[in-house]
Amino acid sequence: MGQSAAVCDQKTEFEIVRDWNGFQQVLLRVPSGASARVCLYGGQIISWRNERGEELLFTSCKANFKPPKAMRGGVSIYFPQFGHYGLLGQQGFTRNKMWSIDCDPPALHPNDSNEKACVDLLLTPLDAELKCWPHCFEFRLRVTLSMDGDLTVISRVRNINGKPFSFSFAYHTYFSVSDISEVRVEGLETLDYLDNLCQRERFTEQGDALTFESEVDRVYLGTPNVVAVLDHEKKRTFVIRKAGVPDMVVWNPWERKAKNMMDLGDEEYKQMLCVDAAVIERPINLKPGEEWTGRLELSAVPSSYCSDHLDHHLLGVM
Ligand SMILES: O=P(O)(O)OC[C@H]1O[C@@H](O)[C@H](O)[C@@H](O)[C@@H]1O
Repeated sequence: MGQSAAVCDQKTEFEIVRDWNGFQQVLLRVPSGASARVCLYGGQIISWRNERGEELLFTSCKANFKPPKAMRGGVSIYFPQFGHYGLLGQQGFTRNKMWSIDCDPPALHPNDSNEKACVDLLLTPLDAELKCWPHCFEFRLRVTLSMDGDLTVISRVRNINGKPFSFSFAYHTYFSVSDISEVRVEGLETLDYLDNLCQRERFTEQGDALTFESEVDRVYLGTPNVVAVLDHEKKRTFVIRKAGVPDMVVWNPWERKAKNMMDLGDEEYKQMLCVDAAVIERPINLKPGEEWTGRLELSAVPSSYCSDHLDHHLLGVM
């Protein structure tokens, strides 16, 4: 797959490719060999590979690329609603929409260096969206792959409406793991969470790091800006750094639910863990003309590296 079609202007470095199903994708590549693919359908990140070509995001072998379904895997954007926490359909509507590429994007930071591959996608509501959510917005999604292979996703939502609106949001992120029973999440200890499996009842996390032996679907509240997903078997740690997205969803459907999901293989729950940086407990309120920014930065590092540096990362603030 992957017929190269175009390269955009000097500010960005990406190719536009098409997959077998006809959707346009943007391929980001850096000289080290790391790469990422972003699909214009849903603004979804469908692949993130390190310099050795290893896939870091999970994609189900039964993933469905046909609208109106979102593809099971990668990183999807949930906006303006998370789950059933609102009046819209599950997870809002942005993951089912066609985004466009901005070929002349503004600099977000004055020190934005050229040493990375980057693309800006844009979404503005059509009449159909305005009927179910009557608020005019511009959503700018910037996906950046740095020279060392780190993936940064910055969402900017601007109110271009005459009235205020509020929304919730999530970066629904499927990490690829060797075996869920070998995985540990660090950084969420002692925090309060809402348990989606118990009518969103509020609990406090006890004990050490999170490990997994059954279905989990929790919204951790007021989480630190750095959280780590350690995969012992792979000797790999995902470091999640974030800003503007205080909550964190941890989800694995486990065996019984996986068997009932058409787009997930019966055993595939073992190879995935969703850890979503999100805004759920306190939705964002935007007045006319205001803009909100939510940032997610993902790194995959050898676990040996982490033993020395992780504590520092976990204490760090972006
Ligand atoms: O099947 P979907 O809509 O992609 O959602 C998958 C899961 O996403 C998680 O973020 C939610 O907490 C779960 O409740 C949900 O089942």
